[in-house]
Amino acid sequence: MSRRSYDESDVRVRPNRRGSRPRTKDRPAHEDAVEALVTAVDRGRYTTLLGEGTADERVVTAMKARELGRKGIVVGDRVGLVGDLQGGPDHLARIVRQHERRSVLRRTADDTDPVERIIVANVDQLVVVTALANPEPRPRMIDRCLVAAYDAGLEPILVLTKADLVDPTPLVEAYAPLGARCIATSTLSDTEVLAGASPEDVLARTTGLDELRDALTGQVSVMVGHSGVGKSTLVNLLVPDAMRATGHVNDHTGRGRHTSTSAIALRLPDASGWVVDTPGVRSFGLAHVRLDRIVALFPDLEPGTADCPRGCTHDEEECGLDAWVASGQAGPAGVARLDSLRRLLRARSAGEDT
Ligand SMILES: Nc1nc2c(ncn2[C@@H]2O[C@H](COP(=O)(O)OP(=O)(O)OP(=O)(O)O)[C@@H](O)[C@H]2O)c(=O)[nH]1
Ligand SMILES: [Zn+2]
Repeated sequence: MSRRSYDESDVRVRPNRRGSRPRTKDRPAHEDAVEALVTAVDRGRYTTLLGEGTADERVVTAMKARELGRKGIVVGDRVGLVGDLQGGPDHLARIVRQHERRSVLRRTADDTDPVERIIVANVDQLVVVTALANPEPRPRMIDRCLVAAYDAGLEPILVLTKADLVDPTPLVEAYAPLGARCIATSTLSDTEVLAGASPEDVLARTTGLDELRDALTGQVSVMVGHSGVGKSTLVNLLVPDAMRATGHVNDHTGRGRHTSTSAIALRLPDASGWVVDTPGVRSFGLAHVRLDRIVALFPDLEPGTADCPRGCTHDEEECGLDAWVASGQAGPAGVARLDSLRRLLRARSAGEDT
């Protein structure tokens, strides 16, 4: 069973039969709709930013107009608003239109789940946040995220946190041949902060942040990562106003207890881009990626399929990938990447005819 842990838009993976598609025709009655950006979704309430970058910019809460039916609206969507556009807590506008999306990041609960969730729309980059230790890196999860990024046409960035605990070099060397940008970061742990480190100490002891900031500038990026990898810590350093809850709960104020349950778009200082923070993602099901496309989403392995027999499943004895990896052409992580590919192919094909 798929668990609904947070607001994501659910869509059936299987193509709709004719006639069951939601109608998308724009309604002339809403020619006056004003464009806004959805920055958060919480139980049917949409936080939007209207007039982004103008003197008239304001946060407007909205609900979905009934005529949009089951059309999922997610963080990052550009929507048309009508009604009460004043903004503020007592005013509620209506979303009457969803503008065409330039990208969507999807996932399914597992590899056979027919319900795909759209995590976020209209982003350029997928930032995969992994700790070098505590918790241990999970290369197969990284590989899944990379497949999702390539499939969605997003630029992947691998952020390796807690570089103060473990040398990032082996992981950087493993992933650099794929063309994924790797950035190692380190900062003070909560314990050190509680022991009296000042914000200046934290910044002085933080590494990799400028490089990350640089990679995010001018882009819309979505950050995914397992709980505890230090994602909120990074978001708070990047967007000081964000106050994202980090692992530690302050006993006196209870601050840090409001763990995030849904994605939220945060603007980088000086309007230099957006980061979408997502709740800790434990799995990244890929039921929506076509089985025969998966190998193409492993760019370090794909050239090795040239010697495969016709119709090769890439999980059979005659597969050319074993020789390709053995010859070192897939780089130092080749063996692990091939193992990752094959596990993914098996997990996906297990669900093929369900
Ligand atoms: N040693 C070390 N600890 C870090 C670093 N970054 C974060 N931490 C610690 O790791 C723990 C988890 O950090 P969070 O930022 O809360 O992790 P998260 O990924 O947001 O996890 P959730 O809040 O559960 O989603 C905290 O105790 C942080 O202080 C780092 O660079 N080095
Ligand atoms: Zn093959």
